[in-house]
Amino acid sequence: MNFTSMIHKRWAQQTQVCVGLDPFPERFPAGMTDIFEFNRAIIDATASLACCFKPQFAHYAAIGAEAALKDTIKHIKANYPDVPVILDSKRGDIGSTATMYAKEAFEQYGADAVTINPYMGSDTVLPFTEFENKGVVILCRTSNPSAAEFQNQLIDGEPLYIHVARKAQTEWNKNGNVSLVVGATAPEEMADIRAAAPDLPFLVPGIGVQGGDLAGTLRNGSFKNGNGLMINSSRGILYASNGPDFAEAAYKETLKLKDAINSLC
Ligand SMILES: O=c1ccn([C@@H]2O[C@H](COP(=O)(O)O)[C@@H](O)[C@H]2O)c(=O)[nH]1
Repeated sequence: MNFTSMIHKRWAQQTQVCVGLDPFPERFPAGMTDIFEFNRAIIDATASLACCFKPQFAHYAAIGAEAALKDTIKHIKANYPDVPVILDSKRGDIGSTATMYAKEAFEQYGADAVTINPYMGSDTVLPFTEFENKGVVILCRTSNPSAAEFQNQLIDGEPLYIHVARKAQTEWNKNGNVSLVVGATAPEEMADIRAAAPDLPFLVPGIGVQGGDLAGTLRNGSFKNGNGLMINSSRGILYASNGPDFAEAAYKETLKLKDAINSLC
């Protein structure tokens, strides 16, 4: 099944929560050092509540833990095959290298989708979208404090992120496999992006630690039927407790977010 169908199937299960898998070993419970062991406990505790999982590539690569990342994705595929995996690596490069990055995500790591940075232009995006069963999640309006510095600059009277949203909805979405990253810290911008890209799923980081606006996100980002979002929380779920009850605490935090989303949409 392709990524877009998988996400729609999870939405039909009343979940729009994306569980981020960003390991900080120094925040693991005392005595735990193994990244895969930590991730497995979190995944087993939260899979029933998750619309997708999102491991962030740098958190593994920075400490030479690529094998733990591969094992994590294999564990999800073997045990929770209905829950798609978005590899958050924000790749972007000239076409020939972009193809290698796409193969890295989809063939080496077995991800269902990958995040990419489109700001080098269309020829860096299309090598990813050619993988028609895979999802391509394109940075549009990010959640970080400096996001507006370039992304909100006006071109022909419209912010740069609107140009990205429009291309993503049309030219780049010939295979129906494109989604957008729109931060929960920018609910006003999100309304304009939804108008420019009415059919695209949004991956929404920025809830929790980054102080994003959940109600504004749901009001401005949802499809008319109340779906349309993959609302990410990483640290808020993973480190809800650093005691032996960390997995149970992650379950409770995920359920709390899922219920909060469902009560607002
Ligand atoms: O605009 C963006 C794009 C990606 N991210 C990533 O999402 C998570 C957020 O983690 P929290 O702990 O829930 O704040 C992290 O992996 C970022 O790299 C983002 O925050 N904003």
